[in-house]
Amino acid sequence: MISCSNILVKVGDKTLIEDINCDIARGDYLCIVGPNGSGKSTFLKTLFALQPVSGGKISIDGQMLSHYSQKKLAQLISYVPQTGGSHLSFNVEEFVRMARYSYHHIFSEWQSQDQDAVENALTITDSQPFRFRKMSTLSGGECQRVMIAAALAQDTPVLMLDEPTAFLDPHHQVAVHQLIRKLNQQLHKTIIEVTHDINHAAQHSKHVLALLDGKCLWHGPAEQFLDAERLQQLYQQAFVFAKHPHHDRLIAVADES
Ligand SMILES: Nc1ncnc2c1ncn2[C@@H]1O[C@H](COP(=O)(O)OP(=O)(O)OP(=O)(O)O)[C@@H](O)[C@H]1O
Repeated sequence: MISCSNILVKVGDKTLIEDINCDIARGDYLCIVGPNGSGKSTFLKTLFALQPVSGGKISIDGQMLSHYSQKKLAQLISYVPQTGGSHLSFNVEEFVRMARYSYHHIFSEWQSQDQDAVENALTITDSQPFRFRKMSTLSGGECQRVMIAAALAQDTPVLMLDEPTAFLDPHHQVAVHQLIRKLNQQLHKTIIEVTHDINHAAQHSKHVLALLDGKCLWHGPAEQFLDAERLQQLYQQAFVFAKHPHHDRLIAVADES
């Protein structure tokens, strides 16, 4: 569905992304991992043209990304940024309603399916209790849930999330992970998620793309990702491994000894 070849991103003299080749199939759940500053967010943003590329090709469904209108892209891809929203003076409901803009033109009326999408998104992300609060008054975790709600209300086949659980407590982390899995497994949405949670990536995604210094260190099936040498090379950090008590897959813990 999404195909990237030889992606290069330069800002001035600095190369942020180099020579990334990656195909993402419809219905895939890809986690992008790697150390701080390795280019994960930059690469994610190239996939929907928020970050211009200096070289290489990105196509979606066989059509060059540069040929998509902004509105068409908004019907195809929703994006949950790492941070943001907390400076906005809109209230939560107003913000989530805006996610429906790509289904409207200047004279079109708000439809019942628009309201249903907004209500569903607020409910599913546990954001109903603060729907009338200003975005600027929300906590980091509440704001993150509203950003996810807006992406859900946008109702696109592809969902791109940049560390969607970074500010969430354990209960809401699990809830968001379960929601993402449901969107992928039951609604067949294509998920691309940047995460530092390597166990979540290994256990719950389908493929992992590991970036190091703006390049692809490894891209493969999620169940093969957790490997001592690979993690050492990726994070300059030793890990210890154990089997998850509920299933056979490995979990990795950074070795602090
Ligand atoms: N516009 C820019 N100008 C110069 N450097 C930039 C620019 N945008 C990003 N960078 C740098 O590019 C590198 C990659 O940034 P990016 O945000 O993609 O990393 P990341 O892997 O998502 O990091 P983190 O895990 O810390 O969120 C970083 O060193 C960052 O400082």
